[in-house]
Amino acid sequence: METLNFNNATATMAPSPLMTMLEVSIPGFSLIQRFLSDYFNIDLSQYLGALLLVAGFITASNYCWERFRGSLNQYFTCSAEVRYNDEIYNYLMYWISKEGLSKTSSHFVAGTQTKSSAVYGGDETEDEDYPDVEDSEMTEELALSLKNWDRMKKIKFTPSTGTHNFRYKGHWLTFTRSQEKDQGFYGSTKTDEISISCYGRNPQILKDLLQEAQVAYLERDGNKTIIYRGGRGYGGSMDDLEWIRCMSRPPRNMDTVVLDEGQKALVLNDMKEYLRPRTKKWYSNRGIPYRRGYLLHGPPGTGKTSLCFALAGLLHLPIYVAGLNSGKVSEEGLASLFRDLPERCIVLLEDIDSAGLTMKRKDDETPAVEEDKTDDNKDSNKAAVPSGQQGPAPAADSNSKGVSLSGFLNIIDGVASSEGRILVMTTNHPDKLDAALLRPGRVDLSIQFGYASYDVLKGLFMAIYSTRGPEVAKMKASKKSEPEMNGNANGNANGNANGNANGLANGTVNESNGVLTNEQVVAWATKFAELVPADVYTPAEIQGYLLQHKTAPENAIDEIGMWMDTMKKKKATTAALAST
Ligand SMILES: Nc1ncnc2c1ncn2[C@@H]1O[C@H](COP(=O)(O)OP(=O)(O)OP(=O)(O)O)[C@@H](O)[C@H]1O
Repeated sequence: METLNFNNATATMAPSPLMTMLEVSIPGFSLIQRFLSDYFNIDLSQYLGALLLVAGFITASNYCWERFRGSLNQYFTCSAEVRYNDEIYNYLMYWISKEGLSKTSSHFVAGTQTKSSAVYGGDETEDEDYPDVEDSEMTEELALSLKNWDRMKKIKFTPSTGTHNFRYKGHWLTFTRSQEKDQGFYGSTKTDEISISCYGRNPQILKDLLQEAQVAYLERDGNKTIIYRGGRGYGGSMDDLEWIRCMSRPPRNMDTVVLDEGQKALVLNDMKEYLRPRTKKWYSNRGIPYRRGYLLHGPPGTGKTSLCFALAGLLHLPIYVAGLNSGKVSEEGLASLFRDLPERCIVLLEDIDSAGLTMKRKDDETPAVEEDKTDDNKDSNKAAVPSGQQGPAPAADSNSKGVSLSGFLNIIDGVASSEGRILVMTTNHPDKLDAALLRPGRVDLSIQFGYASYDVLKGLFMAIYSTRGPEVAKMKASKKSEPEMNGNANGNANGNANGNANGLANGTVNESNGVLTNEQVVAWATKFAELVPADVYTPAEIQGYLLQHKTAPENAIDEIGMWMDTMKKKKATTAALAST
């Protein structure tokens, strides 16, 4: 009797259409089939029906489960989505990393920043983590360890892409992180999307969590001055700019900005009055737009930016810096920045004269402001006026970079412009600005900054040495090689009289190897101010000189003559170079 060789038979038999289909759709199916048949004598084709049934059952169950889960999520859970380009993203990620949700999850993202770095790049490190080396000598080892410290940022852990469950105030919450593709101006980019959800129909627990995250984040800032800069968002264009938090700084003490006291009080009181809650109502009752503008003008290094920072610190206002000078900012971009301003803030526009706003408006009949012909400003002027066009760029042509004067005026006080903000513009050349920009309503108060007067010279000396009394003492004490004080009799007498432990506490230096009191500082500040001619040097120049002698105020007095000679020569050389 002839026996049929099954293997040969299957090898020669034509495959069924179903088998062919399986071969095509499952890569390696024929290999698996051959393997099972050769080694286990299992003919897969006999089980195809059962296999298909199982596969169908699994697919159907998956589908039903997904539908069920979808309905469950829709009807029995609440969720909050957080967009990557919103500051709440930072709040939540900061809270999540702090609360240690990542400790319990086995999949996490490790990074030095909790935020989306492409959006909120360059934020500050946390000061409290810095080693306590304040009083150490700057040795080579310390320099090396500080370098390593600066580079070794604290690693933060946040949950990776996927779903993570955690408990919050007795509720089970789910944290979901996903990567979405975003079609931006410069091609597609991946963006981070996060959401939190809870079981039940009441979303209150999610709101509580988000609020707690916000408070935790803001508490981290304390009374620091937060600085934002205008920039292109994630994949955004120059026509769609957004505010990007770039740093937070300890507030600058108002006393450290040495200015005419009357001027300082004028601007401070004006801002305080403007920010009073009832002022807003007062403006609105009279139909006056609730905005205030300041122009700080004067030579470079006279304290314009410093005053702005000190005011922001004192009044607890964030600073929004929009750089107009690059010539790349379009009117649309600037308008989108101004639309996004919070109600109480300072908008700082530095060196407004070199921002391409020096052109006269086409239909403006005010005397033409002399066009800026300096090399520095040629480019920015070009940016503001497209070639072949005499007036400012029409607002509609947002592709031409730069901001025209009329466009700028519309942005700062047009009908659609935001209210509540304080606009501070600084310039070294107020004479180059168009009168339209300076009219009341746009600039309500002008503060002039000048070269250091007698009082300012004295104030700068005091600012450097009085408040730093204890610091000078510490530094001197640790520097035995420091030359002896050549203080006068008054200084010694005062110093010796204050020679007790309280001396250090109340800001007076008390040392056995050198004596310096507040009275001494005043006496020396007076001497210093008498030696230096008034209205010749900028406060920045004086500060730079005093910093060369920060541990030896007496040397600052002794060597001032030499410094002035050097400055004279330097200025003469610069002037000669400029004239050639
Ligand atoms: N009036 C001042 N009181 C105290 N410090 C000052 C004063 N003016 C300048 N300085 C010091 O000089 C440096 C430069 O000051 P600042 O940036 O405020 O000058 P500016 O007028 O804004 O200059 P620019 O016009 O170049 O922007 C800072 O370190 C600041 O501390």
